[in-house]
Amino acid sequence: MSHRLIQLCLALFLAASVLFLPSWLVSSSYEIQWLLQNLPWVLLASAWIVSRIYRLQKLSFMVLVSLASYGVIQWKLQVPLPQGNTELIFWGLCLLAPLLVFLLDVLPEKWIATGRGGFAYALLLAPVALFSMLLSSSAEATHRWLASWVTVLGGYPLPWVLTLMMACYFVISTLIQTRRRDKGDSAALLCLMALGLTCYQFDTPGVSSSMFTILGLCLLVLLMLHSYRLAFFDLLTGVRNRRSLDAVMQGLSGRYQLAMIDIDHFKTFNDTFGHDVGDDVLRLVAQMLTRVKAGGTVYRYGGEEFTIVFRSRERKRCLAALDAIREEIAAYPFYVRSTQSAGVARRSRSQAPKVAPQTITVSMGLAQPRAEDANVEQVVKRADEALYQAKQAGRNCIKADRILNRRPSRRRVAA
Ligand SMILES: Nc1nc2c(ncn2[C@@H]2O[C@H](COP(=O)(O)OP(=O)(O)OP(=O)(O)O)[C@@H](O)[C@H]2O)c(=O)[nH]1
Repeated sequence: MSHRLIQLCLALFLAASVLFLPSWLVSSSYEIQWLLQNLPWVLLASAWIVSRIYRLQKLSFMVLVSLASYGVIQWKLQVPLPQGNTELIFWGLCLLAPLLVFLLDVLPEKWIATGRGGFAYALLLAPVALFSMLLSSSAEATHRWLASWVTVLGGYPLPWVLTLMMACYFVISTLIQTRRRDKGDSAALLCLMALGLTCYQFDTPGVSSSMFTILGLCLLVLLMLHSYRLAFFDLLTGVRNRRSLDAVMQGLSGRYQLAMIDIDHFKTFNDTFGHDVGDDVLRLVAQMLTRVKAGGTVYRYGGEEFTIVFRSRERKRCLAALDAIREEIAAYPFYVRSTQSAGVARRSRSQAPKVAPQTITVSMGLAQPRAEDANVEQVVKRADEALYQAKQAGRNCIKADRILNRRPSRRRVAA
């Protein structure tokens, strides 16, 4: 199941739970009500601690906004809205909390991560402090000004204000992320949904405990997905890593083919254009390899070497799939900006003139298990030997190990 699909399921689960969880909560026993009222603290605090451990600054601040919002709802908004400042606080929460989540979402992570998060604290605390100052101000004029805002906002039905606001946030953050070529994360969407649904259904008893409990659970699931990616995927190329390959190899038996792939003269790329260009080449090759047919799965074996595992015994099909991808890589014109060349002064990439397109080629070695193989490592060794032959044969080609039709004799095995 892809990560995007899991994130979509979490968003749908959060949205759907507003329909059944609050009513179930109200009709359940006192103990369950007490548990669900306190669960958001535990879940959101856990999400905050884990996001700090992983240094996910944006997420940790979004969790803080959610925690603070839940605190405001529990401590300040458990009385009828027309009483005292309650309506003002309610509108402050409805407008400020989603705005803060939106700002955290669209600002670059490094702005938030630098200065030990001082910027983010200022960003979060300034509007909240200003709003609290205005609320606690004894000046008659301030109160009248705030009250006039409530009258203006109260004149519009809350669902419309919230829907409009959320739609604006969603469109702007999607546009910004598309411009930055950043896939974004669903944490902001989940926080916005939980805050929006809570404000939207505010007069439904139990809505805040239900929404913030589900939000805490969803954020913890997102963090688990993140740790899974860290453990099993290569950060540079985005394909599965060696740990993932080792785990798969333990379960491999019988019908499979294993290919080792190595980029030709990769050191020359690094030496001529610099390490950054080398990294770009690795990313490009990895992404092109993922298009391999015949059901192959790509892993970064290490350095500039990749492995593809085919769960198939049909050698011809695997060879054809590998050859197609080898040709595709060789035909792809790789443009290097001159600023990326070693020793050239740094300019912005867009301003830099292009140098002639470079050709990248790969060599491949394919092997399949034999009856006498004691373990998968022997198949890897033969694929490596075949790869070595491909290098010897002038690179940019595929070599495969010999297929032995002979089965080991029972007598020899018994001996
Ligand atoms: N940019 C970059 N370079 C890496 C990375 N990992 C390994 N390398 C470099 O990959 C190069 C591997 O070079 P060699 O093993 O000599 O092989 P080659 O130049 O590809 O030559 P042939 O394999 O014989 O065609 C070394 O220069 C390593 O520093 C990485 O993650 N990024």
